[in-house]
Formats: sequence, C-alpha cells, structure tokens
Amino acid sequence: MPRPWRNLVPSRQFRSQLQTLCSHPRNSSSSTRWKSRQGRDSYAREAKVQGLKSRAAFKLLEIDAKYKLFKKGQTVVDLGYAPGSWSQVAVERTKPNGRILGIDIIPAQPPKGVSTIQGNFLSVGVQEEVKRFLSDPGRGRPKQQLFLMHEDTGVTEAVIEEDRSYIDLERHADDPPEGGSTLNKRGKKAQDLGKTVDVILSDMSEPWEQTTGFWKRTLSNPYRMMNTSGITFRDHAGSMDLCAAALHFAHDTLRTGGHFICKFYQGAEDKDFERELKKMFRTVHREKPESSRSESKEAYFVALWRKVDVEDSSASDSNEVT
Ligand SMILES: C[S@@+](CC[C@H](N)C(=O)[O-])C[C@H]1O[C@@H](n2cnc3c(N)ncnc32)[C@H](O)[C@@H]1O
Repeated sequence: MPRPWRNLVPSRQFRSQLQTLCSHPRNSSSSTRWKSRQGRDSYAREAKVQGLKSRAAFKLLEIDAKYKLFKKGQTVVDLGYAPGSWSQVAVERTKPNGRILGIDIIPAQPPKGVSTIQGNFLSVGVQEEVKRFLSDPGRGRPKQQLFLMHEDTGVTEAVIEEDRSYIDLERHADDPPEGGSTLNKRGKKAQDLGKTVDVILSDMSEPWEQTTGFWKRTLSNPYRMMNTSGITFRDHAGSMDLCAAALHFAHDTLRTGGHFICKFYQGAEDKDFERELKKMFRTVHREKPESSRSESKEAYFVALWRKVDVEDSSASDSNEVT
C-alpha cells in the first residue's frame, strides 16, 4: 500500500501554521498542558493522519531529507524506538530487504516489519542480547515473496520463499547491503567483521518517573505523558549517559562507512561528546529539526561515515548497569 509520508517533509505553510499554533498561553497542570499542546500541534495531527506512531517521525524525515541516511537492504538499530515512528521511517526507507531492530525499556507494540527487544539499554546484558541478535545476518529480515505465473491458466500466485540456509547466510554475511554505504570486500578490514549495522539511531530520553497516568501505559499506546524531567541539568546529564552508551555500542557494531544519529539535551558536556564523535566519524553535524519544539533543549548529532581503525575511548565513560 503506498504511504503518502514516504517523501514527506512538512511544507513552509505547515511550519508557519505550527509556529502560530505553538504561541498559546500555558495552563497550570503539566498533563493538561501536554494534552492541549498535542491537540493544537500540527505535526502531531499530521502524524495521526499519515498513520505514523508519533510526531517524532518528522524529525527523522527532516534529517534524512538533508543527509540521505538510508539505503535499501540496510540493518538499522533504533534505540529508544517506542512508540515506533522512527522505525516506521526506517522500514520504509530500507525495504524490501532491510532489517530494523528496536530496543526500548518500556513494552510497546512494534510497527510492522520491526523486530524488538525490551530492556534497559544501559544494561550490559541487554546490549549483549542485541549483539547476539545482530550476529545472525538473516534474523529479523523479511521473507522474500516470489510471484509465480502459471502459463496455462495465467493465474499469478504469491509464494513465500523458504528461509535461506545457514550456509547461504554464512556466505553472504560480509556482503554490503544492496546499494549500501560500506567498503567493498577488498577494502574491508578484518576488524570490521562482525560489525553488521549500517545506521544507529538513538532518540532515547531518560524516562520520567511516572507518578500519575499509569492508565496511559498500554501496549498500543505506551507513550508517557512526557519524557523529560523539566530539570535542565538532569535532562542534559541523563541524555549524555544515553549518548555515551549508544556510541560505545556503535564502536562494536557499526560498519565502516555507517551513520550514527543521536538525540541529546544541550548543556555543558555536549562539546566533549562531539569531540568523541569527530574522532570516529568523517563529518559531524548538530541539528535542531524544525519539527523539534523550539522551547526544548533537545537537538541531534548527525555523525556520518564511520572511519576505519578508531579506538573506543568512550568505553570508560559509559554508564552501564548490569
Ligand atoms: C522520545 S521517545 C522515542 C520516540 C521514537 N523515536 C519514535 O519515533 O516513536 C524516547 C524513548 O526512549 C526510551 N528509553 C529511554 N531510556 C532508555 C533506556 N535506558 N533503554 C531503552 N530505552 C530507553 C523511552 O522509554 C522512550 O520510549
């Protein structure tokens, strides 16, 4: 079924409507404020109309429109995927043979075509589980559909292809994805073996300790009322820990030539993190998408083209739990 949001980047008119709509006075209760803001937020409404799981999709769509992150057949890891709109974008951009793995600390109904692992990404055990999943190159990929035409009757029949054999998977384990961004086989360094991920996305934000509104946390709508504490330093420090964990994971799993997108809350420590990124990637950009609320300190690092042979100096910084 065609998806109208495939090439969607919000129009100028839509953006100016958004700015007007966002300048409403605030109410006293934060949940009332959140609900009323969602109600008048054009991006949230547009996401609903387009069948996207949340307005966050537009941030990734904007970044992808500028940097062309995805290619067919890629492996994408989406950290903090719930409720799943970034994963929806990744599925659409990497099909027909891409594989998308989402990780989140809260349970959520994954979008179609997305494999998920529930757990705290700061935990070493959860990261190991993610690596185990990724080490099987066929795991999480959609099965191929073949169409057979019967010459005598002219009837076309859809056939699901059997899973590829283990030997076949081994043989193709090091192949770059179709049209992928990785080095060719000759240029591939031995240390790149086992690094199977083409794009790592992290939109993780420290979950807010929820004191009310548990009725909201259902499988179909797991989204919390908000997911920042409102305390600027706490949000910044928490987000830098999550970024460090994502980068440490990228050292172990991201292919040479792969890309890394990471949300952070701006503050004193983000420059150090940017320096780490610059050691590992050819280019690093800071982005504040137009669909990101202007009053929020949230921004994104877009780090492109992983270099070869980079030491993991982030290892000691990462705030892992067991
Ligand atoms: C802003 S939401 C992500 C929205 C998502 N990109 C989308 O498009 O639907 C942030 C998510 O990060 C998750 N998260 C925060 N800390 C996490 C952690 N330590 N491990 C796994 N997930 C985490 C939260 O549970 C939340 O679902």
